Amino acid sequence: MRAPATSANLGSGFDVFGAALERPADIVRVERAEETTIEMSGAGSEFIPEDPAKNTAGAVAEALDAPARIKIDKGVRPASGLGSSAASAAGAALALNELYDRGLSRSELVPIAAEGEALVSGEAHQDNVAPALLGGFTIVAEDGVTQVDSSVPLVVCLPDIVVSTRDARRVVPESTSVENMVDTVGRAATLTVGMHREDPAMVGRGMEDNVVTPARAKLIDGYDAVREAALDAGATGVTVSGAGPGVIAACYESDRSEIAGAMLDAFDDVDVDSRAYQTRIGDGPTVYR
Ligand SMILES: Nc1ncnc2c1ncn2[C@@H]1O[C@H](COP(=O)(O)OP(=O)(O)OP(=O)(O)O)[C@@H](O)[C@H]1O
Ligand SMILES: N[C@@H](CCO)C(=O)O
Repeated sequence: MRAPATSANLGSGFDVFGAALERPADIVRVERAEETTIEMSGAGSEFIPEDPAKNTAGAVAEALDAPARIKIDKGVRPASGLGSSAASAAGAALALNELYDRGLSRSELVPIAAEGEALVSGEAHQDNVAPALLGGFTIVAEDGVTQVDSSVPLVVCLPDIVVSTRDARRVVPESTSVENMVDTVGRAATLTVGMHREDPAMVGRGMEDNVVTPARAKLIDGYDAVREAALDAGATGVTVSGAGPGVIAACYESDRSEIAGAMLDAFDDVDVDSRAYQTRIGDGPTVYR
């Protein structure tokens, strides 16, 4: 099972919007077992507990009552803002659903995969697991999840800084002005139509946000300079990916490589190592048998 990285929020859609990324991804393998065991390898795996009670894939095995030997090769570093915890949870949910013939649809697996998010961040938010399972652009609302296929080009730059979702949720303001609310609704609507039309300019305009992103940007050394550099290189919009520290830019494909270079250089200027993924909005998990 290949389960994609995802980017939640996209600026104006805090806890609502999410997008599957074409790359990077986790590889999740499962075999039936008497009790669940987990083996981790790959990017940042040394920081991820193999105890099933502390691993998002273990929480999913428990929720599905599907004990298994689970092996996860991380393509998505933890505490990245790229839905690392969600990729393993979504991959495990789909793989275990097949292994045990549970017959649940990908949509029905979204709340089950969110049990893994509850384990690591304290809240079962679905804005990473929904796109990780369904692919494309997703809107998580009280009454369900809406999915739209899209393939807007993106650059995601991941600095060598750790920001945990739990910590980044603490800095979110508890209230805001009506002015900010009106601005956010306008941008969220623009972004949604932009995804449907696959219009990078509209998606970029909709990625701004005056409420959550400014508070979180302070946790990321060099954020303002990286954002400016990406915009100067042609990005149509830039924001914090998920809870950070990843920074995501929407763009036209022809500008992607220059934007990636500009973001890497800007982090380098403040002595922060980083890596850039030239990617796009992609599909959900791929199942290998
Ligand atoms: N299978 C797993 N994969 C990744 N992280 C895991 C896993 N199981 C438990 N964790 C823990 O979850 C935390 C990482 O999750 P967190 O939500 O902070 O980051 P993220 O998923 O990369 O970010 P975001 O949700 O903002 O996109 C780490 O503390 C890590 O040890
Ligand atoms: N919406 C969540 C996503 C992070 O997992 C947040 O920004 O806290």
